[in-house]
This record gives sequence, structure tokens and C-alpha cells, in this order.
Amino acid sequence: MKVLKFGGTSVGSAENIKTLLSIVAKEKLQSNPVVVLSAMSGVTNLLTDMAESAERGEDYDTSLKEIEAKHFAVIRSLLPAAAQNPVFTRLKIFFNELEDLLQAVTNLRELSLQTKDQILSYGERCSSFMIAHIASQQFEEALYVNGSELIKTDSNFGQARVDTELTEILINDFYQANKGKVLFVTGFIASNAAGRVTTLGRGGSDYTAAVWGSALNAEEIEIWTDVNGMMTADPRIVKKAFSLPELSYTEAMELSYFGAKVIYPPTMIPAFMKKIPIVIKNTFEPDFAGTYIKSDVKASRLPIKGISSIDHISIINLTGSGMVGKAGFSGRLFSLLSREQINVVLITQSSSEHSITFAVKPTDAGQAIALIKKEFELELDANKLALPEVENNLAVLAIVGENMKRTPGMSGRLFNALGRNGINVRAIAQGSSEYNISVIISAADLSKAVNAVHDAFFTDLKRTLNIFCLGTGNIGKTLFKQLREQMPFLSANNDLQVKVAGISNTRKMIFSAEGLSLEDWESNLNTNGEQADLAGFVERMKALNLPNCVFVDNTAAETPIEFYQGIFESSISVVTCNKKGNSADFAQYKSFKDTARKFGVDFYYETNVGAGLPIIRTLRELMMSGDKVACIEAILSGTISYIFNNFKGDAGFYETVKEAQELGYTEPDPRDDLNGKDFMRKMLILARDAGYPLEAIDVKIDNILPEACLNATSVEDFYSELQKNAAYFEDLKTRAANDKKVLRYIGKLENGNVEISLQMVDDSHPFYMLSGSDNIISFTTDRYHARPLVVKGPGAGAEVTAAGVFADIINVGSLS
Ligand SMILES: NC(=O)c1ccc[n+]([C@@H]2O[C@H](COP(=O)([O-])OP(=O)(O)OC[C@H]3O[C@@H](n4cnc5c(N)ncnc54)[C@H](O)[C@@H]3O)[C@@H](O)[C@H]2O)c1
Ligand SMILES: N[C@@H](CCO)C(=O)O
Ligand code: NA
Repeated sequence: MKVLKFGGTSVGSAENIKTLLSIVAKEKLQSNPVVVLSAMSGVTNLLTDMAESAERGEDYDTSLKEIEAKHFAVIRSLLPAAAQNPVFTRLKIFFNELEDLLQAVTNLRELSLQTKDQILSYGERCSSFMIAHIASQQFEEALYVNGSELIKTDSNFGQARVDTELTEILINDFYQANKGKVLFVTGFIASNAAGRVTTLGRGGSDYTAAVWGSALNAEEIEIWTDVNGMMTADPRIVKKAFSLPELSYTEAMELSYFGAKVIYPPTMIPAFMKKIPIVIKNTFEPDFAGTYIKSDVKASRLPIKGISSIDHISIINLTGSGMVGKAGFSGRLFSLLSREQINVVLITQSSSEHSITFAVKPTDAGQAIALIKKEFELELDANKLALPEVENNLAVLAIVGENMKRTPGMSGRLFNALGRNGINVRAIAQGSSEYNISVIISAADLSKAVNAVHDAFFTDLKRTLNIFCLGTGNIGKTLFKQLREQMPFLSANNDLQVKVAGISNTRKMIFSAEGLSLEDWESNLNTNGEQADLAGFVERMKALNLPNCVFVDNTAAETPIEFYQGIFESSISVVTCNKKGNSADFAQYKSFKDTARKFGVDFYYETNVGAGLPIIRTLRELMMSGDKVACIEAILSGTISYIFNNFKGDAGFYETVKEAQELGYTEPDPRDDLNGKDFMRKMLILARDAGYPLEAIDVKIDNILPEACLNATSVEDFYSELQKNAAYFEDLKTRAANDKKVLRYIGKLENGNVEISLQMVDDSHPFYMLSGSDNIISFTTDRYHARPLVVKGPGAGAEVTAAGVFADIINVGSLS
């Protein structure tokens, strides 16, 4: 037989009670279960409030009416009129008794724990009596059982301890005498030797179920609740949390201890002692298998079972020489705290024995300090102990699982995930059982930490990147389009989810921690966006404190650069196609790199040179593997490449530049391409990445433009100068054509010198054959000295650039 326990929500409404009874009916086909019931949801709280109001002499009538109404509504809806009366009558008797008790409390202005237990007992008695009667419509064998008479305890009211031996006899006798019946038993309540009602404390109804299950050697104890079993993490914090099919008793205890509210650990002990499996099931999804808690769990491939957390915790630090080598110091400390019922959540002690840190509930911290000051007065006076210190606004995160045992790398993975996300660890505790590693962190970081750690351990699941994108122009727009198209593939094949958590352009900005839809981002930004403000955008990104966060700069502006440093310092990675950052002062370039490294985040800028072509990456890998760059020769302006490849025959120069702009090859300001500045930035970045600490003025640039074009003060002006100077360009074209040559704008880095020059090359030159917006780069190095390493292909355009940004984003945080 089985014991089925239904919690408050499962008995909370007529609808839910119907569901409950259908579950019982199904179980009855196998064998008659024992059904343990809680009070209807909210009723125990109401009873507590009423008792306390009565003690203060305040009104409790409204709440009493509320409780009555709650039960009567169920009776009316689930029982035929003819069958309602006996239930109403009995419940009315209950409510009269309850009122008498409350009146007595009011008169005395005194609420003893004993009286409170008596008052609370009506919650379970009403729900169980009522449900047993409703059940009897369906099966005659239904029997209401006031379980308080069968579970015998001491007189520790409010949290009584069970006399197991006697209780087992009573339950067995009762069960034998009522064989063939379906018992509907009140949870939570018991009685002492004198027959006074006691209660079993927190999780009391689960405890009742475990006591019955253990007494009757049940094959299983089912705890029916409103969630799909125990989950890998709190689903309100981690959207990707999932139900665990199986847990050992120890794992369940460790997980529950820190936060997982599904079951209260001590209630499992009777089941644990007799190795009776406990199954957590969902009343509202009865076909879902739920979580099995048992002793012989199958080997699991999950590295850990779950992450539990407590969001409000304080720590108390004790330091001083008085502790060193003093056996009994911690004994005194912790027995003091336990005597005063202060629950210690976690303890760490340094091996020097010079300090002890322990965590308590914030509400206990003040009392703990006072107790310590009193107990250790002598030590404090003698300066053998420093005044105890409290730190508030902290949280505990714990990873739990038996597989951690003797598995190296588990704590490494935990701390790596925390470190990469800029989460400072205040204290650490690992039980020698190795089932649990707990860390204390700032409460503000808890959600980010639990998500990051969840991602790090459940790698079968999708890693999530949260990106904040600046710039919705040519590149930004195309990136969103690519992300939208690629999302399903990524999540299916790369275990990766990219969420756009923020978007801004110069006009508007918008945020969503859940991720913005990329179907309608533009209209959403325009209609719902707030006024753009770069500092505000960055602040909000930091404040949202999302895990695996990336700032993506798709602008050509200088202002975003000022924020990079602070972004790295907030442990946020940066991906940028904006070259302005890396091509300003060398000191700043160096600081970006150093800071990113220091904070364990990534700084990727592949599209700074050659758009999506793998140039930065190639150079980095050459350098990292110990190669030395002797010479770099390159065509790195996609715009000028396009112009020279198309400025032929009848084509005019001005028209060709216009085309390049329309095709999305140029910078937002095309003068930056034509005056060589954009090319200069790329050569400078390459030189720096190759190890040369150069500044912009160190790059020699050959002009391809006549003076008047260079001096144009606006883009419009610039274009009209191009038209006026058509002859100048025609002359270049004819001279090259006459010599069977082509025009090439070529950059060269050699011996730490960088120059960019306009050249006319014939078909013997490796850069002769190019088309479209092609870039070409050749690296001559120690290892590639006879023939250079060459990368060639389209080096400008929205699609290839956005693709490069995309690739940088998905590389963030990957260990490759
Ligand atoms: N076009 C290419 O082939 C190519 C290749 C490699 C790199 N890039 C780089 O890509 C970047 C973007 O180019 P684009 O063609 O998309 O430019 P664009 O002018 O089309 O778009 C720029 C966007 O940035 C936004 N912006 C500018 N300053 C801002 C600020 N302070 N705050 C918020 N938003 C701001 C603008 O509102 C606009 O949405 C440039 O840095 C460019 O060098 C372009
Ligand atoms: N405007 C740039 C885009 C690539 O960075 C070019 O023409 O090369
Ligand atoms: Na590139």
C-alpha cells in the first residue's frame, strides 16, 4: 500500500479536491491508500493570525467567517444537497469550538503554545472531515481519521517529537481494525500522553505521511504538491531549471536544506530509516513522473543534482588569538547559539584557527552578537577576541550532488562560473561528505550567480548569452536579422541561446531581461523605447546584472569607447566592430586588453580589420603559438578596393564612390575611407596586435585624393569636390591602364614601420587579381617565410561584417 499526502493547494478548492479524488480513485485500483491531508491553503495562516489577534484582544471574526465560507463553498459545490447537512453540522461544531477557544484567549490575553496547537488543529480537522465525506460519495469505504489520536508525542507544543514505538503500534492497530477502508487522515497534528493536541512543526503533514508510511511499511510515500517534483534550481530564478527524476535521501536533504521548499528535510527521516521511497508528484500534472527520493538511485550522468540558494543571510566573523589552539572554543560558541535556538546555516574556519565565520538568518544576527558579547566577555576584555562583526545583504548558493564525491573539477567549474561573471565569493564551505559546496555571495548577485552556475553544470542545456547592442544602423540591423534567422539552429545544434537584453541607437533605447523579440524590435524600440542615453544604457546593463553578459558596439562613434573600461570592470565582455576604441591611444588599447584579462572576460573585435575575414584571429593565433611577424602587406579598405576594381572604362570616380556607399561598404562618413583614415586604423590595430606599441601619427599615409577633396567640410561638399576633380581621377585611371596596371591602395608593416601607399601594379603582383570589395592580407613570419600566409575575400559589407560580429558573440565564454 501507499501513503498519499496532499498539500494545501491540492485541497485548496473544489476543483482541486475533485482532482485529488480522481488520483485517489486511481490508486485505489491497486490497493487502498492512506490519504494524509493538509489544511486548505491559507487556512493555517488565518488561524495563526486569528489566535494572535485574539491574544491582543482584536477582532478575529472576519477571518473566522472567511474560513467558514471557504469550506462551505466546497461542500456546496461537491456534495448533493441531501448529503450536505451532516458535514455542515460537524463543521459548525468545529467552528463553535474554535470560537470558544479564541474567546478564551481574548479573555485571558494569553496564547500558550498548547492553546495555539489546539487552534491550528482545526485546519486539518475541517479539511479532512470534509474531504472524507465528499470521497464517501465516490467510495463507501472512505473514513475520516483524526490522526492526532494515533501519533503520540512529547509535550513540546509547536514542534513535538514523536514517540515512534507507541505511535507505530497505534497506527498498526487502527489500520488492521479498519482494513478495506480508505483512510483520510489529518496531517500535522498529534497528541501528548495526556491527550492534548500537539503539532509537528514545519512540514508537519509531510511528517505525518512519513510516520504512517514507516509504521505501515508502505511501498511508497507520495507527496502531492503543486510543482513537478524537485528541480535543479528555483524555477523562479532559473528559467531553464528542470525536474530531477531521482535523488538520494542525502541529496534531497541537502537540496531542501538550502531553499528548495518542496519538502522539509527532517520529515523524511522516518522514511529514510526504513528505506521507503518518497515520490514528489504534481496534483495538477498527475501523469508527470515527479521526483523519486530513495536510497538506491541509479548512477546519473549529471555532475551535480541541483543548486539551492537562500536569498537573505548574514554572516558573523569572529577573529582573535583567543581561538588559536583552544579546544572547546567553537563548542562553546555553537552550543550557545543552539541553546538559544539560533540556527547556524554554514560555518567556515580558517586553518590558522584565527577566525571563524558563520552564517545565520538576518533576523537572528543581532541576538547572536549580543549572546557572543556576553558569553565571551572575558576574552573580549582581554583583547583575545575582536568585537564580532556582522555582514548583511548576503546570500548562500550551494551545489549539491553525490556525483561530486571524488570528482575533481567540480569546485573549479563552480568558481570559474562565478569568477567569469564578476561575482565575489565571501566565504566557502564544503562538507567533508563532498555532497555540497556552499558559497556566500552578495544577495544582489544571487540570481545572476545561480543562472551562471546552472549553465556551467548542466552543459547539456543551452548556454545563454545576454547581449546589449548599441547601434541599429547598417551592421546592427543586419546582425539582428542574422540572429533571428539563426536562433533555432543555434539552440538545436550549439546548445546556445542568445538573448538581446537591450538595444539602443542615438534616439531610443529599450531593455528586457527576458530577451527582446527580434521579429518586431524596430517598431518596439520606436514605440516603447525610452529616450536614448548612453550612460544610462550602460548603467542599466550593469544593474540588470545578467549572467554571461556581452556589450556589442555596432556604432562608429567615439563616446561608447569611454565606457569600455568600466564595462570590463563589471565583468562584462565586449564585442565591437567599431575601430575607434582600438585605434585611439596605445595606452587605452593596452588597458582594454589588460582589464578584460584581469576580469576574466572577452574583448573581441574581429571585424575591426577585414570585416568577417579571419584576420585578427589568425594574427592572434600566430603570436600565441610563438611565431614572429616579419611583414604584413595588405589591402584593407573594402571601399577603395571596390572603387579601384570598378573604376574602369566609362565608369566615373564619383559614381563609383556613390555605389560603394550604397552597397554598404563605406564608413557612415565615406571621407574616412577615401582619406585613408579607416585603413590607417586597421593597420594600427594590426601593428599593435603584432606587438608594436604604435600611435596613429606613426602611420605614413599616401593620399589618393586631391587637396580640395581632403579639405571638404561636409559629406555633401566632399561629393561635389569629387565631381569637380573628375579629371584628376581620370588621369590616374588612364595612366594605370596604359601600363596594363591596376590601382591598388596597399598597407605595409615591416620592422615596426607602417605605411599606406597608392601603387600601380601589374599582373605579376599577388594583389593584382581582386574583385568587388575584396581585402587581401599576407603575413610573412618566421614560420611562413618562403611563402606568406594569405587571407583574401570580401572585406566590407553589412552581411559579412554582421556575420563577423555574430561569430565574436558566440565565441564569448566558450573555452576554445
Ligand atoms: N560597413 C562595413 O562593411 C563595416 C565593416 C567593418 C566594420 N564596420 C563598422 O561598423 C560600425 C557601424 O557601421 P554602420 O555602417 O552600421 O553605421 P551606421 O551609421 O549605419 O549605424 C550606426 C548606428 O550607431 C548608432 N549610434 C551612433 N552613436 C551612438 C551612440 N553614441 N549611442 C547609441 N547609438 C549610437 C546610430 O544611431 C546608428 O544606429 C562602424 O564602426 C564601422 O566601422 C563596418
Ligand atoms: N568602410 C570599411 C568597412 C570595413 O571595415 C571599408 O571600406 O573597408
Ligand atoms: Na576580420
